[in-house]
Amino acid sequence: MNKKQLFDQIKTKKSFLCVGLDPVLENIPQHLLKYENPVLEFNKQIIDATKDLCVAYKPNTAFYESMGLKGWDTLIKTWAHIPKDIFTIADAKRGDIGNTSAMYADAFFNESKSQMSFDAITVAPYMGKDSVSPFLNYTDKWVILLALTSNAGHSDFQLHQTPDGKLYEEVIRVSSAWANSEQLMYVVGATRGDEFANIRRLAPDNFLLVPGVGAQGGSLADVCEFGLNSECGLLINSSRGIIYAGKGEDFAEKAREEALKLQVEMEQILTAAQLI
Ligand SMILES: O=C(O)c1cc(=O)[nH]c(=O)n1[C@@H]1O[C@H](COP(=O)(O)O)[C@@H](O)[C@H]1O
Repeated sequence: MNKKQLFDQIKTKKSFLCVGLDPVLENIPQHLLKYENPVLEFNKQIIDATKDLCVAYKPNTAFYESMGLKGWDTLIKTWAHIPKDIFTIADAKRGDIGNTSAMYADAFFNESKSQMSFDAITVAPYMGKDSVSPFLNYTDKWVILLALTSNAGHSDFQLHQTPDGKLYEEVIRVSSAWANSEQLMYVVGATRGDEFANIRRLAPDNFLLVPGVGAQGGSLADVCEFGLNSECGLLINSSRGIIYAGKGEDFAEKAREEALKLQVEMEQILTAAQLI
């Protein structure tokens, strides 16, 4: 999916919500345990209940890798269940020497090899350009580079002052020469609402993937105040806040209610910004 198609989806659905699919078997409602694959059934029902309210799904691969062979199978089948007009993000946070990154890129982008073809993958920038290029070589796919993350530990390295500014600012400045805003997005945590004006100065046209609303306490309004651009430019992720909104047989309805609350708020924001 290209940038225009993504913005078209945002306008059609009046939403820039990304639902995070981070299932944990222990948190799955009891009544699903009778299924052969309860996690897959959980994901399918969450997707079916929210697909008209969101423009993206983001399975974090850790939640699948931790289940071994069955987890990988669940990830493949979850990806296959997501409607094709919805943007898919493999949240894998990969990045390694070039020939290894090329294998990671195949793992998430090359359906004929891996049975999955996500639209985007999250990538760690630490190893530099040659570790990111193999993902960018899939020219119809997106790299979402970690810039300023939502966790407390972001201050350990990302805020370090370099002669040219903070380290995360360097990440954005340098990487923006590797690909344009048609192929490169950045992760910026919702918990850093105060940094969005600065980030938009460095990356005016790039989409930002913003996790950290919901369970981590970030504010949608704060992010949008400085984060919105003329093509919306934001994908706001919520995982636990949506998928675990209910614990009973009505868990999918409860998930829908939470997604709807965010969608309604997003519609108001898009309307006020005259983007729809
Ligand atoms: O890349 C990410 O998606 C990510 C980056 C970041 O800075 N913070 C962050 O929470 N995430 C991911 O976003 C999701 C947030 O989940 P919730 O806190 O449950 O909404 C998890 O899958 C995290 O791994």
